[in-house]
Amino acid sequence: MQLKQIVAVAIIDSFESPTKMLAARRNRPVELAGLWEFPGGKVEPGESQIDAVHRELREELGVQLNLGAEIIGPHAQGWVLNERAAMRVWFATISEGTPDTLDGHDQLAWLGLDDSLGTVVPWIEADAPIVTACLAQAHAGSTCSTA
Ligand SMILES: Nc1nc2c([nH]c(=O)n2[C@H]2C[C@H](O)[C@@H](COP(=O)(O)OP(=O)(O)OP(=O)(O)O)O2)c(=O)[nH]1
Repeated sequence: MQLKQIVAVAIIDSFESPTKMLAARRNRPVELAGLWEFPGGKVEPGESQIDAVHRELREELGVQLNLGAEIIGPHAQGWVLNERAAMRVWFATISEGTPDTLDGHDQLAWLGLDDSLGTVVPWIEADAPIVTACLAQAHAGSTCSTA
């Protein structure tokens, strides 16, 4: 069955030598409020996944992105979040704008790309394997798209 496609980004400070990543704290719905995530959202009907990720980040944080390598998940649709949705995640850097909590979040934080990444804030539970993969890929120096 086709899962709802979510697209999101791991925004880092640099593709060449990343040291931190921008996480966002959700302000809704009530069951996810207060938990941290990769900013992004749902792909709209007729929209490409790449267009969707740029739109979501413009709407949510007011930034434009350079997209880098994908953090490839185990499923054809990326990382399965629950029985209804799966998420694809790309590394990105900010090309324009200063991130702000415009819509969907009440706090942003640049987190160190070190072993504390998964525990320094309470992530949405489904994000745990993505955070681990993100850290490993950043340390392997594979954040920049070769495509
Ligand atoms: N953006 C994002 N969503 C995540 C993550 N982890 C996770 O389980 N989710 C879930 C939460 C939501 O059920 C769904 C994403 O929906 P959303 O509410 O962010 O999408 P949206 O911005 O298009 O929402 P809306 O306009 O309908 O309010 O995926 C994550 O790291 N980032």
